[in-house]
Amino acid sequence: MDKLLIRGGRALHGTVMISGAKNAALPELCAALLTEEPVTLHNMPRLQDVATMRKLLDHMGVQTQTHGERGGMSLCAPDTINPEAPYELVKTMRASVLVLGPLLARFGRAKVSLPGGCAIGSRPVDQHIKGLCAMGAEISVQHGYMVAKLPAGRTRLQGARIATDMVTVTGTENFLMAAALAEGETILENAAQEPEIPDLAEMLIKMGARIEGHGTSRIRIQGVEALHGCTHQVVADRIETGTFLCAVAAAGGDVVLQHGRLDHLEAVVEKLLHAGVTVSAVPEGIRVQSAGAAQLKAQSFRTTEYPGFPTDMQAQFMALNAVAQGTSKVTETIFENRFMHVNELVRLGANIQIDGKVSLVEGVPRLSGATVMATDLRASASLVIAGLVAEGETLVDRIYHLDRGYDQMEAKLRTLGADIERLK
Ligand SMILES: CC(=O)N[C@H]1[C@@H](OP(=O)(O)OP(=O)(O)OC[C@H]2O[C@@H](n3ccc(=O)[nH]c3=O)[C@H](O)[C@@H]2O)O[C@H](CO)[C@@H](O)[C@@H]1O
Ligand SMILES: C=C(OP(=O)(O)O)C(=O)O
Repeated sequence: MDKLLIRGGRALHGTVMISGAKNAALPELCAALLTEEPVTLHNMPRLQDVATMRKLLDHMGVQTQTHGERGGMSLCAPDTINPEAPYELVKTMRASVLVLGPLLARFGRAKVSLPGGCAIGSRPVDQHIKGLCAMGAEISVQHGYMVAKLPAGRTRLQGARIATDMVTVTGTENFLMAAALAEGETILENAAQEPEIPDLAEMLIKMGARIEGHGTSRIRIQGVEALHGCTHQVVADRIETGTFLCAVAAAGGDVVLQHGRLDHLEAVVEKLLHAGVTVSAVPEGIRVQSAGAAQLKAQSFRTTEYPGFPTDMQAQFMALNAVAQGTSKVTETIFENRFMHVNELVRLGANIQIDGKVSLVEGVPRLSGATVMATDLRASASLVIAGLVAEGETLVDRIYHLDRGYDQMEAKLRTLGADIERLK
């Protein structure tokens, strides 16, 4: 199992390229199921999750092809698709549930394994099922699978008004894709507003979908009979951007994040500015300058849906707080078990106490390197940030979690001057 060995204490300098967003690339790969015409995506990040999604689509009979250095992928989903997502592939990646909406919309049937629990929370998909049933689908759970079909005599989903009990990102994406090919109008109330949603909507519009209001909490979709192929560029990854911002803030240095989008990270940037980090827009993207964590003030924050502070940035910002001046309160409101990095940070010398949804972080002047275990994707990133500032050697084990969602993180950090290597 691969591990990362980090020798901490080096500031970061230079330029790093931000990759395409995992959470936009995954639904956009699934959107290719909506048409028999070829779809070409650019700026596809090199991630394990993208490879898993490709494997799943290949398994169904989608023809996929990569091309070029810059992350190009073409997909073609013929009418002969086998609309089935097996447990073996779904269990390693929850985003596989994103095939459900497009399969039902185009083929009128789907059999998709229930994803099951996840380290960060139970993450049910009841809202996905409820919304698609409101559009006329019949979905039953059999032997661990969601078995979905249209009622006899129907060939298309029906437009509906869907108001989810909570804001759900992949739920909104499933409904968007399903509604694009449904008969009549669908209105999504309480829709997610994360930048990956408008990016998917823009792609669907290029395919001929009629969508309004994406990027707001109310999205209106007029279904069309067929969609066509398109070419689309995956939006830059705001969470990778935020992770590098926190890494530079903590380790100190001066870095330009090429293609980084400040407008997608306002809640995180506001906290960094209050902490004392300099973050500015430059023609290439974002420039971040920091004197290092010891000069920064810890910041309290609470995770909420976009445009609030993203849960996917909680662990990385906590690593920064762990070595900044003062006490901070970090409240996680989205997932019930997303503090698993805390005990590992404590092994590095952090002073953090968990009380339910809240972690109290007392900044310490230094961390000391140790062997730590990555427990999930963003927890891994938080341990890497901690390793960059810790004295001595930090060994981060189980980095297959990191590889799920970061495009060559250690290579990018090395170009910025970090002493980090992958041990096989
Ligand atoms: C591939 C992808 O885009 N993943 C992101 C997506 O995950 P994902 O789309 O799975 O997260 P959701 O927005 O759906 O989850 C938000 C909350 O709603 C709950 N819920 C959700 C759906 C449902 O049917 N029932 C239910 O109870 C979840 O358990 C969670 O507590 O949004 C999360 C929240 O920003 C991010 O952390 C993930 O990185
Ligand atoms: C939780 C995440 O991803 P996923 O929904 O794919 O598990 C994440 O990107 O931090």
